[in-house]
Amino acid sequence: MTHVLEVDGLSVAAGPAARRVPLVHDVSFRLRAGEALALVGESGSGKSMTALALLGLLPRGVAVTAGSVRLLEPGDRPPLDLVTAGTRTLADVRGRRVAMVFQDPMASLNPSITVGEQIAEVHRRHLGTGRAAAARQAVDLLGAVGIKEPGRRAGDYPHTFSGGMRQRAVIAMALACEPAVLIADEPTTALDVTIQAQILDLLVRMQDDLGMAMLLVTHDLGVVAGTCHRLAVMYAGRLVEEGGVGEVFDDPAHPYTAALLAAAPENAMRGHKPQAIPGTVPAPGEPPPGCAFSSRCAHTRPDPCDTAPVELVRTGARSVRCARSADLHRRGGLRRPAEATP
Ligand SMILES: Nc1ncnc2c1ncn2[C@@H]1O[C@H](COP(=O)(O)OP(=O)(O)OP(=O)(O)O)[C@@H](O)[C@H]1O
Repeated sequence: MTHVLEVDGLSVAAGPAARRVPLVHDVSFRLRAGEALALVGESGSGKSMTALALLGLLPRGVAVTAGSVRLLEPGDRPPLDLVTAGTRTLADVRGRRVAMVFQDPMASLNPSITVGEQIAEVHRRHLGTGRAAAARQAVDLLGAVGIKEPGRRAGDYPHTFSGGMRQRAVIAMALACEPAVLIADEPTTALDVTIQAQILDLLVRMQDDLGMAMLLVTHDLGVVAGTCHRLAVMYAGRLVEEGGVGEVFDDPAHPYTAALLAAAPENAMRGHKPQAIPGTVPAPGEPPPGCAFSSRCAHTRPDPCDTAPVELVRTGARSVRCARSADLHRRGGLRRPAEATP
């Protein structure tokens, strides 16, 4: 499959140069056309900072300190590095080639402009579509994302839409220019469970229909199965495991991934008690000398876990950052603890 986005050695830090606090360290991954990659991890693990860094949308005082984000362009055009791209290039790329959907749809919608006009505006700005044609496109898009009576609803203001409908409208806006990449940061977290499932179904359908690459940022492993092909797990600003969703769920190679799976509420549905992970993610700027998960890990040993930084090791399509992974695998792997003790 063709790569559309290549992220290499991406690092993000907060604060002035003299007192820089690293938030994301040396993150690399690839997004391929038609493929969905989930970026998962507990709150504070650096998922949002990674996603925002891709499009130059980091908050004030936070910046990319190393790495590249290469967006591959169609035809013979050279790839664009979104880290070094200027503001005008980024403004052109955002919404046209790479679109983003956030947790709160109201953050993306202007309350004083009708929903149809906001979607049409994306078309006009990026593709130069005429006013009437852009208005028709907006109605078509609202229909495509499941808004009933799209012709009438296009003339309504965002506050007249329910939460789920607003998120559908934001997805319509994001897909208006058929981007190559969709970044969705916790797109269903603020919605009711039944609506969450509908929005995830919509994202998967649209991703498939348009052959887009999708990066889905979530703390909820329940949304990953059935939505994404690959999974990248972040802990304390670093990738600790990456692989196909089925392979990682069946045979997690990092104790943190195994702990996340055991903590997932879906475990309750299989008759297992979800097992909370003891402790918390270490605060940024205080990295221990060895593995950052060591103090919470059921499999830790002072040597090798606490002695030196642990590298991400790639074997085939899997990557893992655990000094004991080969050893643990030899002993039968990290079966999900809840399954080991029904
Ligand atoms: N504006 C900011 N300035 C400095 N540090 C920040 C800022 N925003 C977030 N952070 C810190 O960056 C780290 C990574 O945060 P990030 O939001 O990427 O985590 P996350 O995995 O997306 O978690 P969540 O799911 O809660 O958003 C956290 O320690 C957070 O406190």
